[in-house]
Amino acid sequence: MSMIAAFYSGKSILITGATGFMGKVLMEKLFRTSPDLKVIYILVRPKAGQTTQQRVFQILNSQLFQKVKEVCPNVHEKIRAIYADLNHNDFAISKEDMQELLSCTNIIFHCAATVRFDDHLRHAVQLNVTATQQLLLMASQMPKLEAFIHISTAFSNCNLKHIDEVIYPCPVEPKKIIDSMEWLDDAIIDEITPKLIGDRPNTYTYTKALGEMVVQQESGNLNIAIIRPSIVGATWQEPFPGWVDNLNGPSGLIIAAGKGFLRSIRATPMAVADLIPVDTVVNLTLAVGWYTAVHRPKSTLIYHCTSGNLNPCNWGKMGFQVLATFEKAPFEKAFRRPNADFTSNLITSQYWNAVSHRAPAIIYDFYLRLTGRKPRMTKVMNRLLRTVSMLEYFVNRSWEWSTYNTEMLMSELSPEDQRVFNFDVRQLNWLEYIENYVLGVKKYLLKEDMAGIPEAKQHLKRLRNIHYLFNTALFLIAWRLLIARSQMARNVWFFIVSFCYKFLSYFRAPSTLKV
Ligand SMILES: CCCCCCCCCCCCCCCC(=O)SCCNC(=O)CCNC(=O)[C@H](O)C(C)(C)COP(=O)(O)OP(=O)(O)OC[C@H]1O[C@@H](n2cnc3c(N)ncnc32)[C@H](O)[C@@H]1OP(=O)(O)O
Ligand SMILES: NC(=O)C1=CN([C@@H]2O[C@H](COP(=O)(O)OP(=O)(O)OC[C@H]3O[C@@H](n4cnc5c(N)ncnc54)[C@H](OP(=O)(O)O)[C@@H]3O)[C@@H](O)[C@H]2O)C=CC1
Repeated sequence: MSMIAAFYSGKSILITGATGFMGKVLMEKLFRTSPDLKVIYILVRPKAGQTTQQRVFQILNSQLFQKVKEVCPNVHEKIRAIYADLNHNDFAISKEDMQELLSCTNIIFHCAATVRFDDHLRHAVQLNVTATQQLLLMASQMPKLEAFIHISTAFSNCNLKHIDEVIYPCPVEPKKIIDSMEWLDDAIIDEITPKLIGDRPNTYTYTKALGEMVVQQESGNLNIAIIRPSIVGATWQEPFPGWVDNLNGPSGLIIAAGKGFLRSIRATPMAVADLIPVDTVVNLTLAVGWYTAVHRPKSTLIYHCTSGNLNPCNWGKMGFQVLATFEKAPFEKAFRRPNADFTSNLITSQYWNAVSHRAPAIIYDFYLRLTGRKPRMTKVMNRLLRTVSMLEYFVNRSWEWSTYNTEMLMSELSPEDQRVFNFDVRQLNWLEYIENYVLGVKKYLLKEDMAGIPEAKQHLKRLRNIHYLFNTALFLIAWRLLIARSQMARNVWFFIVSFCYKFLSYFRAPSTLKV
């Protein structure tokens, strides 16, 4: 019997960010392995015209939750969606709901965050710092609380090269930042943002670092742990391989490459691609929840959930396998044939941006205009290149994260728990994982049917022929123009033609003799 699964039985668990990528997988695993848990409270806001109940209904009826319904048929009754918006200082939770949360919660998993790299500092602070502070305040009023697990990111200290499982202080205290956000106007915040984030690349990593400081400072008597995952990718094994449902991290770029929009990226092929499957992160998170509540470590432990130091894969290998999977299972209706080149040189990358991205977009828009349609490709391409430029920071560097606490925890688990809550990335076969990831993007994100693969392959063949035709035409036009203008080009051309003629005559002569 799994000790971890048994621990969660009968428990009331509060999850923030349950509608997000990681939150859904966390809920799924909890219900599947501990169907006897008492209740999962989730803080949800209405979104995109859906009420909180509709959002929960949609999640529970998704493919991800199919297995859960078999082991926990009354899952609908065990999930309690609480209306909440973390943008409000009191989360806008009703008094009754708040009372219930305060008196019943046993474990908190705090996953909610804004993960946008370009978020305005005010909003990023509100979500990633102030909301964490508020939640800690709530936690301190929960008499039954056994553990508070905070999800941070391995990149919260990406300004360092070697990162230990400790909290590194930021120069300005989080409390001062929170206070200043209340009275500074947007223009001034914009001005001071680069100074505040310093050598971090964006407001996301900066505010996640501030969030960790808040956790440390406000922990009081709580049992707290922090988990720092690196780049979270599709599921490795559970509940099935390749599940993914948003465009963050590599997923969006896999689509852009598979559809032929993204043909080159400024990335260092030898840099470590520190991906970590979402189910691995969730398994570690649940194990940490159990360990923190049962063993009550004296200080706040930080767990790195990374792959680079135990089972490294680099961007070159990842790119190669992504392309190999496109060969087997191409995406439908591609704009161009997939071909993602990695170059670490800025000038080469700008050249390829002009030739492989902007020029085809302009030509396509010209074609749209000619056929009476609205041009749109240049806009799409500009957006994509902006996204790529924001991710470039992470694909041109390598980091070393120490994993002592994570390895210590692994050794504390029973063999059964090591199996059920496996977070040992040494067992991960990268080529298989990346292939499943790409197939998962095709199935679960693009909703493409595998039966459409032959047609997609045909489409790529047509694109290849168009490409050859286009290049030949371009070459002939350029050559014709050159010959018309330059005596030297004409001489070269006559030399090549006469050489070919002599070459062919030489072979014709002996064959004629034989006859
Ligand atoms: C050969 C293959 C090589 C693979 C090579 C992989 C390298 C991959 C390195 C990752 C490295 C992360 C390392 C940090 C890991 C954490 O710790 S944090 C979690 C990760 N967080 C993220 O990835 C967030 C990144 N995204 C953003 O910040 C924002 O979406 C952006 C990039 C600033 C774009 O903002 P925006 O222009 O306002 O656009 P937004 O409204 O978000 O979306 C606009 C359109 O772009 C699309 N889009 C959004 N995100 C993406 C994306 N990532 N890609 C493509 N399209 C996207 C949307 O679907 C949307 O399309 P439409 O609905 O309009 O058709
Ligand atoms: N994805 C990654 O690569 C990595 C993620 N992480 C961390 O993991 C955690 C989960 O990330 P992930 O699941 O990928 O992110 P998602 O963007 O998929 O999910 C974010 C969650 O936070 C919720 N949220 C955001 N704003 C509010 C709000 N104002 N009120 C209520 N809820 C809100 C979202 O709700 P809604 O659905 O309503 O928007 C959603 O449930 C985050 O803490 C992130 O920093 C760490 C490393 C890498």
